[in-house]
Amino acid sequence: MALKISNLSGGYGQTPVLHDVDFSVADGRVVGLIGLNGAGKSTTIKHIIGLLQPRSGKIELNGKTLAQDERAYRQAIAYVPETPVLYPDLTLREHLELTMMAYSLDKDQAWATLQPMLKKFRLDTKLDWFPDNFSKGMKQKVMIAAAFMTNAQLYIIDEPFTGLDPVAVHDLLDLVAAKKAAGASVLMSTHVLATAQDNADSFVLLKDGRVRAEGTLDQLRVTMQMPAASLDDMYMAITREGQSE
Ligand SMILES: Nc1ncnc2c1ncn2[C@@H]1O[C@H](COP(=O)(O)OP(=O)(O)OP(=O)(O)O)[C@@H](O)[C@H]1O
Repeated sequence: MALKISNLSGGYGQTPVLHDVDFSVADGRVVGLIGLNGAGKSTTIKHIIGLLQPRSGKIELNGKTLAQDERAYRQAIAYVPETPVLYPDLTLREHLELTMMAYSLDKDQAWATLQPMLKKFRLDTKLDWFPDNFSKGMKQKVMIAAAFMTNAQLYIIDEPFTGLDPVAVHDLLDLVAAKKAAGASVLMSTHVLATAQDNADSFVLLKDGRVRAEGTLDQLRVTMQMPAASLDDMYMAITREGQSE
């Protein structure tokens, strides 16, 4: 089991946002983290990558918490944030080399892994450019290339599909499929439900900081008592729960 979240409650300062969140992402599985704006997806991710501390509950990667082995925990996760984080004074090459150092990668091997990705993303001729000046989609591609050149065991992608052109979405999904085939696990938070339905093995539906439903599409259909429903149908049904007519 790559990632296991047990009874996680947490949030910011004194404000609890997540309540008893419980789910896991097994090796070789792609899990979609789904929920309305403010449901707690990014907060869950911030807890997993160690930016926030659990108020209670536990997050384990390969059976170990961040506190038990911080370096191994951090190197086992590659994260693509919703908003690209780039240093204004570093070139693309320097950004990539920084990631290589952070993940203790062999430089030659890492550059060999990167070449086809950079070519696909049309970044191969821009190594000496400053990505802080790139367009939003190009910045996202830099973050994706940096994450996917690592040998992480868990890839976390926060809202990957909104700023990318359709070709780049395809390329990203190919990268996800390749990592999955190699046995890594992927957690992606997204509002693009049709793409999630087609590309994730299972789903965690968050509502108001709690897991409202979890499982494969078929399992969700049983839980929700909505045979043949799409992910979109079930999402809308969950959204309407508790609302007055
Ligand atoms: N830095 C912060 N300090 C305090 N509260 C925050 C902070 N960031 C988010 N929140 C609150 O936590 C709750 C969950 O927000 P979160 O960003 O996790 O939602 P989300 O599901 O990722 O939403 P979106 O789809 O809009 O990205 C919201 O009520 C939000 O206002």
